[in-house]
Amino acid sequence: MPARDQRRIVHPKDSQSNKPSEPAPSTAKNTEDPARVLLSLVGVDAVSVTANDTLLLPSTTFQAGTGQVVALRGENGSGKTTLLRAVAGRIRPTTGTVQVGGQPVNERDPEFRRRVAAMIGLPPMASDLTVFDHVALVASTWETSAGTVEPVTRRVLAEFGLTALGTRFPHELSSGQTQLFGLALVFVRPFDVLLLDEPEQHLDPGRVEMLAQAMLERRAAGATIIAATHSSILSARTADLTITLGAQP
Ligand SMILES: Nc1ncnc2c1ncn2[C@@H]1O[C@H](COP(=O)(O)OP(=O)(O)OP(=O)(O)O)[C@@H](O)[C@H]1O
Repeated sequence: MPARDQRRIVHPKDSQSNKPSEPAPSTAKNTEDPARVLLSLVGVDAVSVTANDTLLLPSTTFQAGTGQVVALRGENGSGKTTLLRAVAGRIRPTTGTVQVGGQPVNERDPEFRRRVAAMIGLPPMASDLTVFDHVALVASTWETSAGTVEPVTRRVLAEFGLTALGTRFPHELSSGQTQLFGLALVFVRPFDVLLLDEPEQHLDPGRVEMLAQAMLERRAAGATIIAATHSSILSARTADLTITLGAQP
């Protein structure tokens, strides 16, 4: 059976029922574990990106398995966002291939979009919709029953400490609150693969821990999470595998 058939979409409701697990020790390689390889969901093989004769992303190879968090580390400009965009299907690699569930990435494919959620920068926001309205709108897109939209929305707002801010408009939030709002917009939907670009931006230590808990809960429910981060704390707290871009071999 193909790996993608063994998976189920990770949903906020599922993850709430799983107690957060302790992070597994970081490892430089995960390709030596046959079980991991069998369940590998994201495959990045010799992917590089060049634009106008400039190398944006050096050749990078890794596999990410089910229920695994990969931390992308590296200095500014090393290519972390570019790699996330390639996995999300928003940029075509110059060399190499990216596969999700054994299939090439294709953001035009509804099945791919159902499986892969991404927060790469903040999404567009409507100035006349409240925080609650926005999160409920995303939830209503993915929920199969209208009756679950409100409870799922409330649960995710609570998860990111936004309950009291539900009636605010986006322009009435601080930068850290805006970041939490953006996180709620992606965590409220189901996914197999979650791509996060510096999700710790603007967050205080308590909110970074809140984010780590949310990531660990989705990981416990089977999600594959790839997060570009400059936070050693978030990386140590969540990552099973660390890929450092630009590092000498
Ligand atoms: N649209 C673009 N055109 C040309 N070069 C770009 C473009 N976007 C990014 N770059 C370059 O690609 C390289 C990688 O950028 P990227 O944003 O992937 O790095 P990063 O590791 O995410 O950096 P940071 O930690 O600062 O967010 C950088 O040198 C950057 O200047």
